[in-house]
Amino acid sequence: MTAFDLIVIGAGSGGLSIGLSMHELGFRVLLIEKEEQAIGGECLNTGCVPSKALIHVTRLIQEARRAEAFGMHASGKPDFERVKQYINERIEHIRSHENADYFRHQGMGVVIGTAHFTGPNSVAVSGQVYTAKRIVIATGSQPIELQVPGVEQVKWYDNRTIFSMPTLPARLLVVGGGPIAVELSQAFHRLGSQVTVVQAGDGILEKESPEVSRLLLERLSLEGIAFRLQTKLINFPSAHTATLENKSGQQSQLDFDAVLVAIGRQIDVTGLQPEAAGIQTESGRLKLDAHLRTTNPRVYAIGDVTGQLYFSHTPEMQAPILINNFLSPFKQKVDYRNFSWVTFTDPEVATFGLTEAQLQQQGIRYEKIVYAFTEDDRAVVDDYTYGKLWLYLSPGRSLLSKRKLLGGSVVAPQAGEMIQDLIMANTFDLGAGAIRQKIYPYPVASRVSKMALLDQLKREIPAWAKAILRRLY
Ligand SMILES: Cc1cc2nc3c(=O)[nH]c(=O)nc-3n(C[C@H](O)[C@H](O)[C@H](O)COP(=O)(O)OP(=O)(O)OC[C@H]3O[C@@H](n4cnc5c(N)ncnc54)[C@H](O)[C@@H]3O)c2cc1C
Ligand SMILES: NC(=O)c1ccc[n+]([C@@H]2O[C@H](COP(=O)([O-])OP(=O)(O)OC[C@H]3O[C@@H](n4cnc5c(N)ncnc54)[C@H](O)[C@@H]3O)[C@@H](O)[C@H]2O)c1
Repeated sequence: MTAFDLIVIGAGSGGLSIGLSMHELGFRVLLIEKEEQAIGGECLNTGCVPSKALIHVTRLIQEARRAEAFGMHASGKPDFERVKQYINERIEHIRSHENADYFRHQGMGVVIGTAHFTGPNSVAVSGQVYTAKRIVIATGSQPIELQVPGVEQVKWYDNRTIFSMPTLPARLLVVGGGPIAVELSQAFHRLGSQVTVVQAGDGILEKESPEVSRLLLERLSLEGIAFRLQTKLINFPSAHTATLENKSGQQSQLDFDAVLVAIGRQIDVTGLQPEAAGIQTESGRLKLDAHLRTTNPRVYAIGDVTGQLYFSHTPEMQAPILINNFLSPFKQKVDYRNFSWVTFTDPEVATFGLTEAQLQQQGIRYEKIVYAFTEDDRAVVDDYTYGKLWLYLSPGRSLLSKRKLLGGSVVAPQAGEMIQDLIMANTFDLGAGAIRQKIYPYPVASRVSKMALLDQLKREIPAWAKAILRRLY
């Protein structure tokens, strides 16, 4: 069969989200993926899954070290081969239901090979042309390569190669300060590498509010990871030395055994020959409208290739919008206002809704609550009283009314789980009252959101209201 209802190019998180959903709705879907082993894309093979499996192992290692304070003594060093084996087993476990045969069994078309456009509704793979009523581009993004003099003599890794690194480096130089850099820096530090992070920006995790990223920086520094902020890597004078330059132009040398490059992502769709389908591009990126449609009305995009938010769950919100736009005359636009993400360091950093910078840029009035976990019972017993919650509320007379939760962040060991109620309230406009009135079993960690709101409420009750209450009583 060569004619389909939908062709999806790329079988990563984006391609699978839209491809599987359309297949389940009864449409004839063809999934095209470059290589059989690449099904599942970056997330399964070289991104979320291996990094989170590594983080799981290194958390266990760290917990074992912390247990020494209570008389337990863990001996030996982490076995890097066993760690990599664990990572691969986890990938293979998920691959058992994310592979070509599995999808073919479900009734989907799967073709392995590199696709390119041949016409407005056709693509070719290895000389065979396939047509469809609509085509979705889900070809992802690639790591930006470090281009400095001397890099050719250096053994450097990025997320595509780091999880199969042959030996654990004694000294790891990490270039970049985004989520990949911080998650992997901590993991390698916990495995036993001496890690130095060289970050061009003012702080780490630049998408976060500065206070949020500062708290994480403080925790990671306390653990022993070295940070060089506002610092550029100028060149590699030898295979094991880097020249760094700080903001004031001072240069220094840093010795290392291996380099991890995590300086962001790039998109280049020129290999798809989009011009053959009348799809316009700008600097290798697709020109998309707010409906995720290219300049060819039959061709759409999803996932990293849209250049929006590089997360595995981004397509989970984009896919239903595409399906609506395929089927309904009432077209939906993408709207990332209620988006959320988690950086899986220890402590985790979880953020939802609009950041403080976005609120200010968009001229949205807000009230800020900062709640330190100093007296939170769960934080006390589990020893994370350094944790913090930031909340941005729409201004209003009282928390009893439906004041909106516009956004916020949590830094704590289980921040990603703790923030789920806040995401729900933000997504469905439930208002702060929903969190304040919910009964949280004592002492779940997420109870802290309610405590922060109650604390704010206490501060907001005016003296005159208290006087009236006393009289009524
Ligand atoms: C180290 C790391 C950790 C991460 N951790 C997280 C996390 O914890 N949580 C999270 O939400 N996100 C995480 N991400 C981001 C997440 O992995 C990506 O946002 C997501 O995988 C993007 O999915 P995608 O389908 O858009 O692209 P990809 O996964 O890159 O898939 C694109 C697919 O298209 C194929 N392809 C490309 N061109 C063609 C062609 N011409 N023909 C056929 N096939 C083609 C590719 O082979 C690839 O398989 C992480 C990323 C990295 C690098
Ligand atoms: N937990 C998660 O959800 C998770 C984890 C990992 C990655 N991701 C996704 O993957 C994307 C890519 O991550 P990333 O960390 O590569 O990129 P990023 O774009 O988020 O961060 C790159 C950082 O590198 C710095 N940088 C750029 N060039 C530099 C240079 N030459 N020298 C020093 N520093 C330099 C930038 O200032 C920036 O802070 C993220 O945006 C994120 O969406 C998500």
